[in-house]
Amino acid sequence: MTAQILDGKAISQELIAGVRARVDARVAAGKPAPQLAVILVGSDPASQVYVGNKKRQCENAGIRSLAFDLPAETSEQELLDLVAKLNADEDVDGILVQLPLPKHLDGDKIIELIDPNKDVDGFHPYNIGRLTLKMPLLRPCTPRGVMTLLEKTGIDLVGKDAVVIGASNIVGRPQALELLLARATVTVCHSKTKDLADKVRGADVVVAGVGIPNFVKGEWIKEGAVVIDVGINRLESGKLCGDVEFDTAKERASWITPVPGGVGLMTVATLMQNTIDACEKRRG
Ligand SMILES: Nc1nc2c(c(=O)[nH]1)N[C@@H](CN(C=O)c1ccc(C(=O)N[C@@H](CCC(=O)O)C(=O)O)cc1)CN2
Ligand SMILES: [Mg+2]
Repeated sequence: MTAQILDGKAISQELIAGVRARVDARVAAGKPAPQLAVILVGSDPASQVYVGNKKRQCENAGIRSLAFDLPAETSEQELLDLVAKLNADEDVDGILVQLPLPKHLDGDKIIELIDPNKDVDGFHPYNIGRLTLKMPLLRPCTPRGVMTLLEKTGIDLVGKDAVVIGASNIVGRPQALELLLARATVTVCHSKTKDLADKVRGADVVVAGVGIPNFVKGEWIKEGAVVIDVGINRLESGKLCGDVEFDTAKERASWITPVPGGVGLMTVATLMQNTIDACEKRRG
């Protein structure tokens, strides 16, 4: 079997057009366009690319973006003060702090200060708790974007065996909760998992987010499985590649995401969805 490509570029553009229509309808009704505050601390090159993509898609979606590009030496108190100010600002609908932060800053403490109703990354313990309790409010962008991709395959996830590789707070853990909410049977694998290859061999759906190039071998993929590659690894050549051995996996999978052009673009488009969702919920 040769896999069909789950085209993150086309699907993310569809999502952004949907957000744009909602924003235009608000503005036509005399309401303000949503406003997203984007905080970047330091000059990590990958983060600069991702934040640049977020600002560009805000423009395409009609969302106003407020950029806070802060020096790497920013103190924790300065960052906490900025978040508190944005929480109190009625005109701000969404607040995101780009991760990773420089080492001297406690990301958990900063995320916990964000008003959960403005937490468009869905990282606040309140939002993760709600997802855990099957009552999601704002859902983490990458896992929600993956669920949108899975919906596009038309495959019913109920009772399917899903393997999530990686247990990070941004991807693996919330991804497992999302798949559980869709009533898949979920196995979460991590660095201490034994017999990973066998677990992947049994999976109808594989979501890989470990950050190791070509970590998941194509020969492990079950014939007809759906393969979602969340990894974005930059090789010495400057080329990007995922966590899955794409060329061999695509000969076995029914659907597969490319890197680049897959999940990364969905993360940004889903952020736009979360921002209009947050705006509509808070302001009507
Ligand atoms: N506050 C957050 N920080 C981080 C998140 C997040 O959701 N919120 N996720 C990742 C990075 N990420 C989002 O910020 C992200 C990753 C990838 C892309 C993207 O556009 N990928 C492109 C390739 C871009 C490139 O050339 O490098 C693709 O896959 O085609 C956007 C956002 C960690 N931090
Ligand atoms: Mg991608």
